[in-house]
Amino acid sequence: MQAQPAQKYQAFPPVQLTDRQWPNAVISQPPIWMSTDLRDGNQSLFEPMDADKKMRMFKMLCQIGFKEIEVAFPSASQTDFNFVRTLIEAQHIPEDVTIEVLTQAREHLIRRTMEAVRGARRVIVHIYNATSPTFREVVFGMSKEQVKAMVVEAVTLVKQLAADMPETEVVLQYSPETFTATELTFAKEICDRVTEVWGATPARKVIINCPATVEVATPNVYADQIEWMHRHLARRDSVILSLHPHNDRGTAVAATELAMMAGADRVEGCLFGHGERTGNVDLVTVALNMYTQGIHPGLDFSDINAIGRTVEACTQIDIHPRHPYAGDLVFTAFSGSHQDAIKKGFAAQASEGTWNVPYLPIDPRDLGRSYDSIIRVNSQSGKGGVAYLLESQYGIVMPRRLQVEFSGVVQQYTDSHGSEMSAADIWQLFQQTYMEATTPVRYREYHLQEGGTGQSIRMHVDVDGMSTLLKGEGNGPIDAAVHALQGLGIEVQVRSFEERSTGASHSGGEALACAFVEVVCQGSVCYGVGLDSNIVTASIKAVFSGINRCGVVCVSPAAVAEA
Ligand SMILES: CC(=O)SCCNC(=O)CCNC(=O)[C@H](O)C(C)(C)COP(=O)(O)OP(=O)(O)OC[C@H]1O[C@@H](n2cnc3c(N)ncnc32)[C@H](O)[C@@H]1OP(=O)(O)O
Ligand SMILES: CC(C)C(=O)C(=O)O
Ligand SMILES: [Mg+2]
Repeated sequence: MQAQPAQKYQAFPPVQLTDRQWPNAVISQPPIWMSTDLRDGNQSLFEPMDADKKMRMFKMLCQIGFKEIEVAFPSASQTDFNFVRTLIEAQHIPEDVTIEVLTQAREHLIRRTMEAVRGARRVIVHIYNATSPTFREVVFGMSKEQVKAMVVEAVTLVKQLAADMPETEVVLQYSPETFTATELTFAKEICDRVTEVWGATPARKVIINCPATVEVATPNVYADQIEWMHRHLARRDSVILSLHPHNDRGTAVAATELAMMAGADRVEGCLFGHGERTGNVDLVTVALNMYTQGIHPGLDFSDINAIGRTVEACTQIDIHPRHPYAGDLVFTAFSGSHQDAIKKGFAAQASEGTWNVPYLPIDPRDLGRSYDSIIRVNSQSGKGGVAYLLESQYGIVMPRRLQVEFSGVVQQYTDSHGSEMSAADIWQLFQQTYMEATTPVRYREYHLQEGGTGQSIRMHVDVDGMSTLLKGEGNGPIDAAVHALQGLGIEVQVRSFEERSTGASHSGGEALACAFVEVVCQGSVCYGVGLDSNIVTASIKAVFSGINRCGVVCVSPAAVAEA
């Protein structure tokens, strides 16, 4: 990099628009959307789409709800020309969809383009020429007047050829390519000439498309440029003012949103930001940003995964896992505090209420995505995420202090293994830790009897592999079991006890009782967990789990006689 970049690069000058209005505007309705996936998106691929892929993409764009679709640059290749002919001749174009075709402002290319669209019900013929000083001087070697004349000739030719095909409604679109680098007064002058020559009226509007062919400044500058055009264009009521932002600075979405606030009526772009270099503006993001503000964009992304897979298949470019709304990881939280907030947010979210779940700007289900992958556990995770997965997948609703205890176990595991843990892995670790805590004292079976003021229990247990019978009495089964354990010299204090049903989610059907017992035993405090179809059995299992986890030492197992 240069030590003094100012010697090589110039800052983009601000637009003189001191009374700009757009900063106070609010986007309150969707623009006219135009997908250029089959043109700008296609011309930038390693391998342009073949006919089958183009058709697949076209059908999907129609399904999403695009009413204007740039389908080809018909004079560029036979594939593109044939594709337009197939769409028209095989009647693939829905009644409410208008196809668009692009051509340079050159006579033979325009003629070929018009030949391609013959017979269509309605078509947008899009002509362009670059208008900025660099292009005028370096690429075309033309004066402003010559560049203007080039467009006037092209518009006149399209008008003439359109008159020869009265069965087709031809809508004119003109793009001063490199608009953002063009003097605004010249851009206006040339666009005004286009609308004049075409004879634009409110009933026969011309689309004036102002591309950020290369994004050269901050998004507010694009908004200023669009507001300037919006306020200065002649015959504004006969113009549809359109945007075509590219993403060279990574701010195409912001530029589009600000320019919509500045008076634009229409937005051109590609799904997931495909297109030349860094891409065109990502229409999915712009539309869904709008949706999260409570405005339906008029485009349907309710199966975003299917749309993503189709785009990947057609373009042969993968969607980045962190791509807004569509990436595989964008509804996933690994980190503990995020997981905790999401878990609490889900619990507080009313099913019909305003969406208000932390870290999730949109309900993934609105895009056909499930909650399954929202919380994923690795070494950055905390108790909230672990608890969420056990609850949502296995119906285990852990008491808070157990969450803390078990998340330490998970943390140790992820730290030593270094990898992510799935819900199934966590469940396995939970079972190993609590349900399989069976040494030194393994519970076998018990018999309870009502008696006197409480209950008496007889428990068959294995102590270090030796079968033993323990007896005890208490004011309930747990109390009786605790007293019975004194026969092994084990003093247990039950600090807390909770029992919950796993609900139908456990093992996909049967609801089980899950008991959580926090025990103090021989100087340790641990949770024990018991799972059983019988609620008493679950709680007794939990007591055994707790004492074993405390690392209990049995003082006199042999002293207890077999019954
Ligand atoms: C910003 C954009 O995305 S614009 C769209 C760009 N897309 C494409 O270019 C894809 C399809 N293009 C093509 O297949 C070809 O470029 C064609 C068929 C259109 C033209 O092919 P060629 O005639 O071989 O020209 P080439 O590809 O070299 O383009 C450069 C020529 O076009 C001229 N040109 C470029 N843009 C325009 C324009 N809008 N109007 C008139 N002439 C133009 C250049 O001045 C240059 O002319 P020169 O050869 O006399 O110096
Ligand atoms: C043809 C024009 C609209 C274009 O693609 C651009 O300027 O980026
Ligand atoms: Mg472009």
